[in-house]
Amino acid sequence: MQILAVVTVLAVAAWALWCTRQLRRHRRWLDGAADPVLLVERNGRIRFANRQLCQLLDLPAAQVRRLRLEQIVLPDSDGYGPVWATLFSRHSRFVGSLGLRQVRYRAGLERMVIDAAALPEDALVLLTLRPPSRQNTDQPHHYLAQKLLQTAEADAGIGSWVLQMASGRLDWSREVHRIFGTDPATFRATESAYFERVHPADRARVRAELDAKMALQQPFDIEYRIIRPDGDIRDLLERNHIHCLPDGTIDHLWGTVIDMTQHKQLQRQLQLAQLAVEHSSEAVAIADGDMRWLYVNPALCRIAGRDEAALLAAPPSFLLPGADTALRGRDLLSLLGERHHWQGELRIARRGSMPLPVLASVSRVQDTGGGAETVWVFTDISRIKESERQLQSLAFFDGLTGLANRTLFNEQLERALQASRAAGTPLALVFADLNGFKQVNDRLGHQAGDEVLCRIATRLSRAVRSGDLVGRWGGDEFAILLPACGDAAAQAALLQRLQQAVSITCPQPAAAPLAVGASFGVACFHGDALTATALLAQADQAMYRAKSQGGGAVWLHDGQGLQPFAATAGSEAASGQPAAL
Ligand SMILES: Nc1nc2c(ncn2[C@@H]2O[C@H](COP(=O)(O)OP(=O)(O)OP(=O)(O)O)[C@@H](O)[C@H]2O)c(=O)[nH]1
Repeated sequence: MQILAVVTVLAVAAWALWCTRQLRRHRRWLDGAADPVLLVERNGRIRFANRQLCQLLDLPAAQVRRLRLEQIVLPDSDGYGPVWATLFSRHSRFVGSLGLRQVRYRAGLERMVIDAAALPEDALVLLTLRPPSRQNTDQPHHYLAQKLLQTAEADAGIGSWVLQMASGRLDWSREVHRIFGTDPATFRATESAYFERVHPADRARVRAELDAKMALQQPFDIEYRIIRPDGDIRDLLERNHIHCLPDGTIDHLWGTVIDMTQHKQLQRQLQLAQLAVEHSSEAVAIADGDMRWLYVNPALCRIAGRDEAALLAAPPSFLLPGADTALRGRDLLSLLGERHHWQGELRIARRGSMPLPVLASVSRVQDTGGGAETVWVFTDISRIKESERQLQSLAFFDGLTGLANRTLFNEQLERALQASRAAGTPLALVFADLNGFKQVNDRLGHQAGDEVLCRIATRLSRAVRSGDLVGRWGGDEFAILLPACGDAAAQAALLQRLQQAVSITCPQPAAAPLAVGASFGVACFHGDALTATALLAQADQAMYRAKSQGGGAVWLHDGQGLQPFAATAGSEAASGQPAAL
């Protein structure tokens, strides 16, 4: 028995010695720590307080050791109880943060973050108290940090908050109060007060989202609206972080909140603007400073007959010069370097069809990054162009034969006379009046007469050289302008070709074919003072003289008088001396 008692005493002494050594080892290390540290037995008895903790409490180490943990870390009004014993005994190996706790120290009470680590071999718990976050003039660096945080929050428009799950206590930063429109001096933030401010239409969703996402214990974002006391509705984005105790229960939520109202309004405006551009019937494109396409809308894809990707990769050369501008897309860039806007006609090259005429409006804009972009709006003017073409055709061309009408012919004659005068080259004007045409109408009908007029028009156009002009003067009369009429042989050959062109026959049932020919009158301009009107009158006189001679005669007015033209010598009813132009 005695031996047993001695062995037991020795064992206890050895264990006590081992513990003391361990403690001494810890003590040296813990005194060197920057933060206040406690070594606590699992029943809450304090075994060791480091130098920083003694300074914080302003008590000698021996006196601190006589305290119990709950005398330093208080059960506070939020309902934290002295749960240490329970917590420590349940989790023999936990390491983690116990969150914010009320700590009594020499100047009063302070909330501090407490980290805990169980030391299983000693059955001790190591508690580290991290500095308070509230303004404390005794600790100027904390005060400064707090000030800095407030300034940063105000500058960024981001508020921060902490929600204690057990008590429902909610701490809002000044910026959160500003966002919610509440007065920090009078408004006491609680979970329920917060929910009262959430827009009723969003409340149930926010509650459900919070519950669902908190269960995942991952940071999460949530968007909702609030109604401020002045009735103003704001859009908020809230970022949530979850802090769990070592046993897995959620201790507190903390996070940030930002007023997104302005951002959302801007976003909505942008969406509307985008919708307008996307659904616009006008083709819209944006190019960078190097004329690379950054954006093309569906209308442009449609009219260009290419998809978006192909258009974005397309070189600016798919913009061709328009009818009234020699500029290509790229040329416009240098033009826009001098001014901010340009408007004019271009054509858009299209795959598999003719280029599309467009009215292009280009504006140079400065983006927020300092880069210069060009915004292009293209309006399809193909219908306008077609109408213009038709109007022009009606105004200048004969509707039946497609030849130049009298207006265009006169215009061209004036130009040709000017050129001829300037170059000192002769010019000839020929009038042709059909013979035997009336009987085509009378015998075969008006439509057959039309066909004859068209056939002769085509044949005359083929008979002349490029640069010559055939016009329909009216009824069955044609006018031919020969700006460079060449030598006598060339003139004779040309007149012969004209005679052949007008000589056609029209078969008729049970009767001999009807023959159509023409009488020709020719006038010549030799760079003299002769006007277009005078030249026309001379050709007319010559033509009437030829007509009066009958058959297919060709008469010339040489400026002095009338005489038969040389090429007709020996042909139909020529009389008098043949002459050249
Ligand atoms: N089918 C058709 N006939 C036309 C058109 N314009 C004029 N005419 C007809 O052309 C004929 C011209 O008459 P004329 O000059 O006497 O015809 P012609 O038979 O060649 O007689 P001469 O000139 O006297 O040799 C008239 O019958 C007009 O009605 C037209 O656009 N189409």
